[in-house]
Amino acid sequence: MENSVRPSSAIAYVYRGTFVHSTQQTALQILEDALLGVDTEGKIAFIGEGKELEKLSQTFGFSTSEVTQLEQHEFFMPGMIDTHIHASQYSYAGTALDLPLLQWLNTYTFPVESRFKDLEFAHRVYTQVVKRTLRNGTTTACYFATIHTDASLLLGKIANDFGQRAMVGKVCMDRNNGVKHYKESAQESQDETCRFIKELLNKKYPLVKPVVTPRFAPSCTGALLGQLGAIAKNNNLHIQSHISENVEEVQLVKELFPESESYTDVYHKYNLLTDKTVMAHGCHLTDEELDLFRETGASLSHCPNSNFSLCSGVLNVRNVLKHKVKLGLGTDVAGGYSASMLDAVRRTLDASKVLTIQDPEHNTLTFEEVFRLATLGGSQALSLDDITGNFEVGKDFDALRVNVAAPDGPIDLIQYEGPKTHLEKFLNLGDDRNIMEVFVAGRKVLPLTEPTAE
Ligand SMILES: O=c1[nH]c(=O)c2nc[nH]c2[nH]1
Ligand SMILES: [Zn+2]
Repeated sequence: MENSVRPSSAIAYVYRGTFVHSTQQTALQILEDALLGVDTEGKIAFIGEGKELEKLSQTFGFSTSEVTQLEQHEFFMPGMIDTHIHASQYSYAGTALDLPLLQWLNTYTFPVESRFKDLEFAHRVYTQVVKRTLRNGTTTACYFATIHTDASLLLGKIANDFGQRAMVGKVCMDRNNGVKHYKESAQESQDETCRFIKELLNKKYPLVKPVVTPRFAPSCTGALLGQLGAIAKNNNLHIQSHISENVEEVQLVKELFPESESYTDVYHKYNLLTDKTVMAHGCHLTDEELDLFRETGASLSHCPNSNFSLCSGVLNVRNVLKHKVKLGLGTDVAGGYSASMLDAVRRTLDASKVLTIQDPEHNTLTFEEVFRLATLGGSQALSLDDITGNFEVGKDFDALRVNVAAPDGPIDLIQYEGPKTHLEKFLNLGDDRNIMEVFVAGRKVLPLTEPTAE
């Protein structure tokens, strides 16, 4: 195999068995009887064929007796990447799904988010969401917190303590007519964003990074959007927000920003569309707006559970891909009721089938394509694809050890089916009982280890 060897630090461990992942060229590459070595820095040192064992053990200086062999019903896949999740909404996940977006925000979301000035409450919710997502195979999460800086810093600490790769955003909003006490002044929002970034970076958590987070255009004045664009640019930071989720919201943005040509143009004007920007939803974007996404390198997070639950719209993923816009999947808890990326995979397939029902000419997404969106696509959407997303040599080992036939699991496997079918069954029928181990940057983070008290 070309490009399969990296001069590296000492080998920490080696696995032998089936590995499945995506590449730019292939949505699903299956490597049977493969050998993958992880070095002491948590990076993939080599990936080769089982028959190369002797040669690889000599080149990399490990003993063949230390190799861990996977069972026949097991495989490794890349960790899943949740490109959009509100950690602060986890407490009411699975409820409050009876209103459209703007009414839903005022009725359920803002009252709950305003409780996060209470750090004890924040600690409880954030601990649960990090544990739950890790158990379900989310190795990287791009989180919205709330407007509260200290609670947002706490979310960063908890992700770090449990070993999850995370981007964390302190939410910014200086406009809120629905729940008037849940907002900041533009100056406060700017100052607190700078404090959040500085304090989070000072912690030097290796896998946790700050992300500039204007909630969405209707919650922010132009003045604040401009300041946030400048902060992101001056500090070379990621940006996340929402765009074109439902029709009423698109209309509101037209009224609030009459000088802009489109919703996308609002963000573009304030320097918030960069190659490190991820925007959730985009159900109602025009082709011209998608062109602007491609030109700026900004990406979309497709959150189908949320789009169905709040009756927002159905994103045409095929059209987004045709426009060569980067796209990952998101759970969007709690507009989306499930924190599991396996649910995001299933709802993505459902959304694509809805489009096919409406138009038989629509080219339905395949499960292999959706697998890629949940892994490599997510890493591209977050501009982390030089670090994670697949099993390329030199990337961090972010991986799930899956057993499709886990005892007491949800899948009844009547006979050995082969790795492609095993993956398909896991994606459609599996759950956390099938995820035996989770690795982030080479470190085993599942089974969970509770952080020791300071
Ligand atoms: O799904 C969503 N959840 C939110 O919290 C939100 N805020 C603005 N737009 C939003 N959409
Ligand atoms: Zn959201």
